[in-house]
Formats: sequence, structure tokens, C-alpha cells
Amino acid sequence: MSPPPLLAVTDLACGYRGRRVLGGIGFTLAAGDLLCLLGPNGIGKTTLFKTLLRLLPRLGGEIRLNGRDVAGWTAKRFAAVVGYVPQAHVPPFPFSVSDVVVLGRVAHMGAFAAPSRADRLIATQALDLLGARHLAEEPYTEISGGERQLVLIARALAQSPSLLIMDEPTANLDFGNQLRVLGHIRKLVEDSGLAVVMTTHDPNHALHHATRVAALGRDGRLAVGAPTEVVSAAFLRETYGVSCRLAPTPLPGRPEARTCLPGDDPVESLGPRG
Ligand SMILES: Nc1ncnc2c1ncn2[C@@H]1O[C@H](COP(=O)(O)OP(=O)(O)OP(=O)(O)O)[C@@H](O)[C@H]1O
Repeated sequence: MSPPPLLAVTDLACGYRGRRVLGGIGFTLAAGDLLCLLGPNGIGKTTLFKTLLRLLPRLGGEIRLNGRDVAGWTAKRFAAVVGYVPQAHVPPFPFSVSDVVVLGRVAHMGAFAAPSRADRLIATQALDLLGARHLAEEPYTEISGGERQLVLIARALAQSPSLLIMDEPTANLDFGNQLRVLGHIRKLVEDSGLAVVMTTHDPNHALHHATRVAALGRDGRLAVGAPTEVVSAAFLRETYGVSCRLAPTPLPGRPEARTCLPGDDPVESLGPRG
């Protein structure tokens, strides 16, 4: 019998007290998958993430990690498998970058224990992996937004998770930093077998970097599949109300890759769609 998938979400319903936002959500994720979650503003991507992370109680359905329902897991047991990279923010205190990264080890430390030398070494290795070791002694409050994003990814990697959930890891990054951060994420997935679920508002991130795409349409249904299957001109028109064409743009290791370009009728894209 084949082993269960790393993450299996079945018939999941999410929302807030008295308000269901999404229902019937189902997908699986294996080690080495980079899944991009796409969908229009306000459709429920953050709500789904919060539910996967157990920050919001599920309204129905199941979330299984390695075949086990996560309901009732302690925070520590959950954090040993799942890491979370929030959008970069500036904390009120000027912690050093290495102190921020070593916080990722908390899930592996005893209650009230200080980080050990081994914990510090793992934190340094995580920074190394992302080419960010030179930042170790900098105050976290005085580095750039792109650097902060790398530091938050390093903190999540120091946690040694099997699954990383990333909320718009490229938001607020300039073009160069977007490419660098996405390149690092893809390399980690390819080299270490880490699985990643990330949101993005750029379909080209999904087309160029994801192994799979999960797209929430305006009807709240989730379509899951290969990037070029899911990100079609019809999906972009229905979801974002824009006319696009998908140009073949073979990339190293991805001969089937496409790039989303403005279509013939850009005026159609103006204004919200109901
Ligand atoms: N704390 C809350 N209580 C009640 N409803 C909420 C709460 N937070 C969000 N919502 C509602 O849930 C719906 C989905 O919001 P969510 O933030 O998950 O969307 P999203 O897809 O992440 O949007 P965006 O792309 O704009 O970040 C929206 O209608 C929103 O108003």
C-alpha cells in the first residue's frame, strides 16, 4: 500500500462565526510539491490558510498530515511538521536577524529552555541556505523588505518542517527580490523534498514556479492541477475579468511553461466583475 500523502484536505469548510466563506475544499500535497493558491481578492485564501494552520476552527471536513487528522494535536506536534511564513512585518524591537531565525527552533526546545548551540547552528545553516548569512548580526528592523522575507523563510526552515505555508511571500518585493525569493523557494522544494503551499496574485508565479496550482474561482470552487491546465485564458477571464493570452515560454526544466500576457481587448479588464 502506498503511504498517505503529506497533506490531505477533504471536504473542508472554512469561515467565521456564523459565516461560511468556503466549502467542499479538497486537495492533496506530496513532498516536493510547490502548490500556488490563486484567487480574486476576498474569495477566502487567507481564511483557508488560517484554517489549515488551525488559527481558525474548521467548519467541516478533514485535514490530515501523513494520514493523521490534525484535530487535537498539540501546537508543538503541529509545529514540528508545519511551518508558516507570514507576510514580512517590522517588529517593535530590534532583535538581531539570528535571534529571529533561532525562534524557529522553539518547537524543538523544552519548556523554558534557551536555544542550544545545535539550535544556533541550525539557524545559521538556514540563513546560509538562503544566501543570507551576512545578515545574521544585523538588527531585523534595519534590513530591507526582501531581506526580511528571506529571514522569515529561514526562521520557518530552522523549524525543520515537512510543509511550509507561505502567505504571499512576494508581496511588497521588487522584481529582483521576487525572482530571488521564488528561486530560493523552488530550489528548496527541488533539493530537500519540502512541500510548499503559497498564495500569490501573479498567475505567472504559478505558471513559472509551481508544480501544481489550486485556483479558487468566483463561485468558490477549487480547481487543482498542473499549472498550464488550471491557468487558462478562460480561468483568467472568469476569475479576474481580464482578457489574456498565454504565450509559450519554455524555461529551463519546464519546456511546457507559458507566460500570461495582456490580451487583445484590455479594456474588458477595467472595472470589477460581480
Ligand atoms: N475576521 C473576519 N470575520 C468575518 N469575516 C471575515 C474576517 N476576515 C475576513 N472575512 C471575510 O472572509 C472573506 C474572505 O476573506 P479572505 O481574507 O480570506 O480573502 P482573500 O482571498 O485572502 O483576499 P485577499 O486576496 O484580498 O487577501 C471576505 O468576505 C472577508 O470579508
